Amino acid sequence: MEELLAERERVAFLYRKLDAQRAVALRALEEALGDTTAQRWQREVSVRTLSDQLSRLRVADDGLCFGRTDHVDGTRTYIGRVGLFDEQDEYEPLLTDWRAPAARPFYVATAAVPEGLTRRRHFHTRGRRLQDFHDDELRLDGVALTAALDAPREEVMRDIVATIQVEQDEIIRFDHPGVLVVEGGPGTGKTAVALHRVAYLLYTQRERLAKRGVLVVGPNSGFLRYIGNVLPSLGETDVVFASPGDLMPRLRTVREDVPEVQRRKGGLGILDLLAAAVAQRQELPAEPVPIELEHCVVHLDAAVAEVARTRARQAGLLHNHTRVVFHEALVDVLLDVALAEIDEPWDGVAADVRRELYAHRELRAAVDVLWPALTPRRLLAELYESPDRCAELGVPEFHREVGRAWTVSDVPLLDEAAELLGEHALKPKEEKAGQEYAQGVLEILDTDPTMDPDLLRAVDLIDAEHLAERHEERDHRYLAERAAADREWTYGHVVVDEAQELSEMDWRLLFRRCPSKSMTIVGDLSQRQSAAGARGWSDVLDRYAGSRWAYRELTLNYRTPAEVMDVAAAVLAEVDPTATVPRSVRRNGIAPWAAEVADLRGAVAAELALRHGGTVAVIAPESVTDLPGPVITPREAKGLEFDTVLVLEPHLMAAGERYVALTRATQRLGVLHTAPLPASLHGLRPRAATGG
Ligand SMILES: Nc1ncnc2c1ncn2[C@@H]1O[C@H](COP(=O)(O)OP(=O)(O)OP(=O)(O)O)[C@@H](O)[C@H]1O
Repeated sequence: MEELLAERERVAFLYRKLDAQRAVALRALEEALGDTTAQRWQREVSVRTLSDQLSRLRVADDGLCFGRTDHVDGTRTYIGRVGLFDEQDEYEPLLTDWRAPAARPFYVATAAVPEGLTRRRHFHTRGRRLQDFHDDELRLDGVALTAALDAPREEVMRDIVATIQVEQDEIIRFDHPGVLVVEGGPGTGKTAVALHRVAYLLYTQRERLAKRGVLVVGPNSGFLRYIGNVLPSLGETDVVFASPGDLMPRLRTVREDVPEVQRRKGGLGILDLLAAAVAQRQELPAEPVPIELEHCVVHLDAAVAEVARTRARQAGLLHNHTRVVFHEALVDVLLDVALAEIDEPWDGVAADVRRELYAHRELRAAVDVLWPALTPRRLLAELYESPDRCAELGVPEFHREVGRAWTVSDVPLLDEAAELLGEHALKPKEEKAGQEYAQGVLEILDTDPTMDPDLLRAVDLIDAEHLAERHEERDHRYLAERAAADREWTYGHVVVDEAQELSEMDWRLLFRRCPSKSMTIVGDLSQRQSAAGARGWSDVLDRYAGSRWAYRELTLNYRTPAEVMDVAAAVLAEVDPTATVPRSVRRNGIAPWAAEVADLRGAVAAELALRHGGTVAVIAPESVTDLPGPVITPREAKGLEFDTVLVLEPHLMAAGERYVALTRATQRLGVLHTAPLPASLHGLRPRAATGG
């Protein structure tokens, strides 16, 4: 009891420190906001830094300190969400940030390899109050983990900082600058690990990552909502969350193509088709277009346009940037025709006629038709909406009615089209203008004749590119907003969850968004549901990362009790007979069951009325409708978990979908069906239905 009181006092003391630091930061922020003497950009930088600091201190409110390590040399380290220092005592650490190297033994020490520890202490807090603690003998399968895994789930995922396991910790801190693939079965903590790795990287590489931000790609918005709390709870905000349907600014879609079209649009073969779709828009006139000049009439016919088109294409520029070249080539060819027509040439005739041709409205109008300025959306919409264009390119199945929404598979195609068409013709110029401005500033700073040549000059400290970047800081939006709105934004790190679902074209887009190739990719090939998804990691990654990508596996299932995994194992064998089932870390004594029913709706209602407590989901194939309760499809269930799961009509699901549906339960699993179960589910305990 005495010890609990002492620890309680320690935690209370840490909260007092936190409050004091928060008050200081808040005062500084108020001062910065009111400071009219500072330059505007200086003020913005201070305000941003202080707001970030405040939001980091704010998230620490809940569960500030979650443990302590006792070392063989008699010292102790308290581990928490943020680092706190004693400014009155030479900045002695009072609380060590969980991401700091000094915190590592808390996660990795085992009885076999104690990492210099004699004891690890786990705190249980409610709000700001320490309720209790327990010590363990450095066996991480101990009480804290069991308590965390048995706890009922909430609507949003929680962070696992207090109970990270050794194999997980190694991945979180894995020092690999390129692509890291983390594979593991359902519930092995892939998502949790990927998010904690982001928090860790943002801490250890703050300089680099805070500037470019981190992109987290998850399968759908439900999943993103579910995980959206983990990073803020760890104090991280410079992160953009997106599903594959959100990766194009100003477009959000969840619509899916039929599997056949998904496969076609998702494969790299589509690149040739896109190039052909652009070429298809570089047209020849069906009828000659008369161009009336002052002294003659020339005709823009297919032969003239063909010569100009060949010349334009030879310029090797992007489609939109080539319009001027095509226009010029047309003028050149028609000028020759006109000069041959004019009977009595005068001095300077060529220059006069050229000027006239250039400015000619009909000729300009013809350029707009024969070589139109195209946005990615216009290119693809006008292709899909024209049965003839689709047929000409050999993809009649791409045809869609006018005004139909974009699909998720269209997103990488739109992105690719932007690359092919040259969407932002002005961007490089704007950038250059920024740099020229900055260079000018530096030159002014540099021309002070009274300056001592031995002193460092501004140009020695900063080059124009960097000053221009700072100049860009004038954009007030948070990094996440700016990044999400800019198709050409490149991120410092990209995380892809449920990565098995992404198509080759999705990967192409993502690697464009991350030229540094600093990525954490987590997935499970056995859970693939998408027709265009990955078959193997090498197929996807060798193209971009060569052999420089690293692979790690997670093997323990922290979600699903062994009773449920025994059932899922047979289904996994259907998906991939060579795959191994992850080992569950616990049994809960509740056997999964199946009931054959006549009235599915009534049976679901009766089950839901039992109210086991905790979260509940009913997972049904898309074709089964008109059901009570929170029904989701296997696709929507990806990455989520619930205390009680009811799976309906598994025989109507593909094997991969069945596997995902069955592995969502943290406690109870029931199956309701109106037709015989597939053989792989014969192991389920038959049970009479509660109702129906
Ligand atoms: N070290 C841990 N301590 C406590 N809980 C953990 C730990 N590791 C994982 N979990 C919990 O296990 C559950 C499954 O984790 P997660 O969703 O990250 O698994 P996953 O591998 O992404 O699963 P899936 O492939 O099914 O999406 C979550 O509730 C997570 O919080």
